[in-house]
Amino acid sequence: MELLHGFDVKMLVSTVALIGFVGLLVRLYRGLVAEPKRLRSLLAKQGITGPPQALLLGNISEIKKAHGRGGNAKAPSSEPPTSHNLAATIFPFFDKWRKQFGDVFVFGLGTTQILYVIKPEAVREITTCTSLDLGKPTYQFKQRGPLLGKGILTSNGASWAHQRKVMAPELYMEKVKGMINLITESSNTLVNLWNIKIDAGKGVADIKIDNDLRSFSGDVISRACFGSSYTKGVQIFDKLRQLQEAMGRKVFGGAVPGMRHLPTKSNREEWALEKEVARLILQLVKERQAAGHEKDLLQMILEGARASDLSQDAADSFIVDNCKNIYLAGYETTATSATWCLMLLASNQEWRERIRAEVLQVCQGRVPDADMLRKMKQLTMVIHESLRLYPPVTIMSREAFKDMKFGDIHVPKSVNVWTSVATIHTDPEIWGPDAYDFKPERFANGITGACKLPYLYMPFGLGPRVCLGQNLAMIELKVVIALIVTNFSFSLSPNYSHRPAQRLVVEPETGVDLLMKKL
Ligand code: HEM
Repeated sequence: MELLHGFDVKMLVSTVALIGFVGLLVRLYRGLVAEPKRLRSLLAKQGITGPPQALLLGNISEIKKAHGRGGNAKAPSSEPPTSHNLAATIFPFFDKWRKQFGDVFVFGLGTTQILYVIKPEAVREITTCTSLDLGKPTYQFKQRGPLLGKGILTSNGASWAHQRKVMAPELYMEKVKGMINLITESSNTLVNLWNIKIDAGKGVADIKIDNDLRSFSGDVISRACFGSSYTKGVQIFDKLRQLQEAMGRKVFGGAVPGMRHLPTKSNREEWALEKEVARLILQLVKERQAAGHEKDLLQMILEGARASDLSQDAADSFIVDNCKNIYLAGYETTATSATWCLMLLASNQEWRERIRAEVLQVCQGRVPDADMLRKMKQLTMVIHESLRLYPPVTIMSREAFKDMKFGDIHVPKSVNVWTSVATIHTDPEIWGPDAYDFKPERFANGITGACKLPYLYMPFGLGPRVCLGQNLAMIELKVVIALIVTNFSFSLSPNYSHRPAQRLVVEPETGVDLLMKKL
């Protein structure tokens, strides 16, 4: 009886395992073969084709071949940084496929079918579409779960609308104007740091600026987000940066079904960091609740969580995920934008001098305020041009949650739509034959004067999901660049190697090195 019992249990376990295994095979077949085939045939009926869907990893191998290990550029670009075709450097496969299949084509990324769209009218319809049936791709949440959670960047529908409503008022221009002092303080910390480096170098220093600008941007976002608790914020963001780096090492890895659940070394590292970040944020919230009321972004998020009738666990996730999202949305983007802008200025003496003269004339030795920043027209033109040539967010992506139609394109449910901002920002048809050149003068009459179709300038996105922090970002960039050009003379160091690389945002792969002197 004992034996028979043991035999039954064994049989049962093997049967369950077999059923599970067959179920997994069926799911894999559906996700990787049957569903892509169905979607592709629907698209093919409209004349939309693309590179073939490989059986297992879609076109990841093609993408990796072009980008080297981890999705990064392999060799320094032979183009000068001030006349550069970014899209061709970071997305050579898109250029190749575009030539082969036209302005609308389909390709596979793991289990997801992606519709690449570069046709201006369709791009406009997609980016400005207000239907909640079009939203952020769900695979992004799966891929970047530990980093993003279900915060504003990845959520959709009513949950996204609630989060946006909660956070938007704290980032309106009127609120951001009140942050100029804290931004100036963070910029001065950076200026002091570089002064020390220059003194140590006896009057000239070769500085890799990337990490210093990250510290600046992290400092600003910590103060804006966490107010008086900002030193703790810095600690939290430090851990998040580690998490981001751990995840950045496997940009396309998350597209492989099931991989993120396996207890691999890198997954375990991610899980530990994710837990630690959540613990630190919730500890800070507890201290905040004990200490009383403050007016900052964290307070808005806390009130948003309280007002939404969530369970304790859901409210905790709401708080943790949105703090992480604000950090992710606002930290790296602003730091790399400042880095690229300084790289371009270091390569262009004329514009360096023009904006230095403008800042000196407008500020007259005073600390910049909102009115002065508004008057810095040339500086604004330089920042616009820098964001055109090196937009940190290079792909705008959406998912259709039901069958949808944009112009003459029918997008079947579950297909993702991608627009390459990097390609659109330098299309000679839109910007003219000098599209790849650094020419801030094109923005002399604003964005509408700079190109044929102004809605195609979208470093901050467009439509209902447009960047919430664009006012803050523009003010940060203006203040920090104004202070740098008026405190230092600088040029590109011979150590600089021009290697734009696609990570979470487009970064200079080996950093930007500047030769700096005090003025
Ligand atoms: C130069 C710096 C920045 C750039 C280039 C940038 C760019 C973008 C882009 C392209 C999007 C996505 C738009 C879309 O998918 O349609 C976005 C979304 C967002 N950004 Fe920024 N961003 C910057 C700085 C910031 C800062 C400083 C903050 C906040 C403190 C911020 C907060 C957000 C948020 C919350 C979203 C999500 C909006 C939503 O989904 O409703 N960003 N940003």
